[in-house]
Amino acid sequence: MVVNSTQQGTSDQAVTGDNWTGGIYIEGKGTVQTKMFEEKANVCKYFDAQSGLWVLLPLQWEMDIDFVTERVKQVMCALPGFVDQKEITAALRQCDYNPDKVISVYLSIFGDVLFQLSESEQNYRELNLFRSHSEKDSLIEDLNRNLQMKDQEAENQSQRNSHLAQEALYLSDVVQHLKQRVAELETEQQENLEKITALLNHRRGYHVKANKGIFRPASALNPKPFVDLEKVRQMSDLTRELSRSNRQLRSIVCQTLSDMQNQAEKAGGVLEELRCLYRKEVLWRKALNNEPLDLQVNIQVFCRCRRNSGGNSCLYPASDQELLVHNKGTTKKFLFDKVFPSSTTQEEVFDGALPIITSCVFGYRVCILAYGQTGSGKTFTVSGTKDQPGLSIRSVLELLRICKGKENIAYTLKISMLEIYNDTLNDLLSVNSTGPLEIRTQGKLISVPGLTHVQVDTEDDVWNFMDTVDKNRKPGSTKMTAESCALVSLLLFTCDLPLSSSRSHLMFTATVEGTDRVSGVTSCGTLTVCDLAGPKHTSKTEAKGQSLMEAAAINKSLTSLRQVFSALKSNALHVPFRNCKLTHLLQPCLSGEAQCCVFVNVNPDVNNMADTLHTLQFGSTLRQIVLGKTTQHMKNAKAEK
Ligand SMILES: Nc1ncnc2c1ncn2[C@@H]1O[C@H](COP(=O)(O)OP(=O)(O)OP(=O)(O)O)[C@@H](O)[C@H]1O
Repeated sequence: MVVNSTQQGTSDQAVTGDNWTGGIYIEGKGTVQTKMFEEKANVCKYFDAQSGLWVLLPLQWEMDIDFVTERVKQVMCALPGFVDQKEITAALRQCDYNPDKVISVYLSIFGDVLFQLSESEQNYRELNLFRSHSEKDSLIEDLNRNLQMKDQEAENQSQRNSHLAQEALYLSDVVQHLKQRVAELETEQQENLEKITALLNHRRGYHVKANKGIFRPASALNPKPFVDLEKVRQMSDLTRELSRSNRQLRSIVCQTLSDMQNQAEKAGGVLEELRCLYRKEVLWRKALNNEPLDLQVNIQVFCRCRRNSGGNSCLYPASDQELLVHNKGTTKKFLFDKVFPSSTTQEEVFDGALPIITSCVFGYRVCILAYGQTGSGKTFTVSGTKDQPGLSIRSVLELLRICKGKENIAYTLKISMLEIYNDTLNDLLSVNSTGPLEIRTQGKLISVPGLTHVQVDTEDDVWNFMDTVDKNRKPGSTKMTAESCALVSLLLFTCDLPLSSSRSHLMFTATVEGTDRVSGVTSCGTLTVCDLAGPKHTSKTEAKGQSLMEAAAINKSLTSLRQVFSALKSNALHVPFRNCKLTHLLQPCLSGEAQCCVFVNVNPDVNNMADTLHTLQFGSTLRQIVLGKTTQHMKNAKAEK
């Protein structure tokens, strides 16, 4: 590459405006003219003769320009430990081609470590780890600060609540007192009315006697009744006044009490929200601290007991990790990484899997499988219902929240969703489906060309895509479910009917790609959640024709999956991943580098005892499988060179 400049800024000054032009030789294009433009910041472009436009110079080309290399050398001279020229070039772009600015930015991020490392010791990966750890430290600090603030808010709120409670107590005393007073006044009023009646009677009697000539005219003989009447009138007015003000007082007290009740309810809601946020922060912090770094990992197996639909239960969770099965006077014990009893909520299940789910943000590949008999709650665990969403929807919403919360890294979150029906792949997010898809294998890379990956930016996006899934899923059911529902439950909206049975496996994938805004280092993690169809007893369902084919395809793929697990357990040289589409697609999740978690779903009803024992037996042996070293999937400047 040959570079010549007609006018070039010196390395000890920042570039200003359109004061630099030059030329560069590019294979296939010949010599192209380059020029620095003053936009928001200085941008290096070259003149593309074909389009007649000034086009942004790729980073790789830019590194060969004298103007840039001089500045790169200047940065390397000042920071001997910082030798990645591509990263320095990228940083110069960010800092307006001002080497001093780059030096001060890097010193503020890494401190003296850049002076301490000699050129030979420089290790790009270490640098990244150091950076990622410092970021995490600062994130943890932020989270700690957040937690403290939330603690403080919760403290304030509870103080406010106790004040409100005291005030309510005081006001109820006042109301009590006022009620007594009203009762006294009512008695007084009654007495006064009686007095009035007596006086009126007395007066009437006096006039009657006077008319009969027994007495002389009242005015001459006894003026007292008139004086008493006046007093009575005044008292009556007073009583009326008092009862009116009592009524007003009573309504004011009632209003105040109901206001206070509303406030207390609101305060309760806020407190609940704070508690929820607090719990999320704690879990997220835990996930950060537990971030797996190149570890040998076993498959984690969680056992979830379904809510019992009425029959006798044979399952007894003995502890967090132990499940007892009572069968005809005998008891069998099964061990898992976690046992979720029937009473567990969807949120608690999600919290249990959260550390695994969040590792995809750091570039790890993670996979969750739901395995169990028909009707044991796999779809409920993975997809849930509209009111009680399951793992997949909660995961996307949580990943969205985490991605939006990181300022130094630009994240994109994409989801895809496919159905494996009769050993064919159907794209569930495609608007205009073009028929079944195929799997392509290139070395270790397994992909499905043509599969729709949609970017998710908001919560609304998530719900909209779920509607598309809803429309694309194949309808129908086996005989066991004929009366239950026409549309089999989808990613989210399972029909709330007990006998709905899946006729296909569902595979949901979230891809999280993050690019460090300064270094340009990119991480790419994936979360795969698979809702496996339950094994079908073809004799029990009396399936025929199409249903029989579907049942056979499901049973065959589940047998292949069991064979894969069995080969992994015995460390066999050959693992038969390619026996069916399901295992072929799961190969990247089960062949090392990834973390895998299997949810073993069981129905506690004694009538399902045989199936339940079979599932538990199979699930508990999966814990012994070691998948290998988990690996972060990072692309860096060095690797691209
Ligand atoms: N923990 C639970 N709480 C409440 N309802 C549940 C629970 N687990 C399962 N259900 C209900 O039981 C029924 C069957 O569950 P689900 O469809 O999830 O089973 P499944 O294992 O996916 O079955 P299949 O293999 O046939 O697809 C559904 O109506 C679901 O809503």
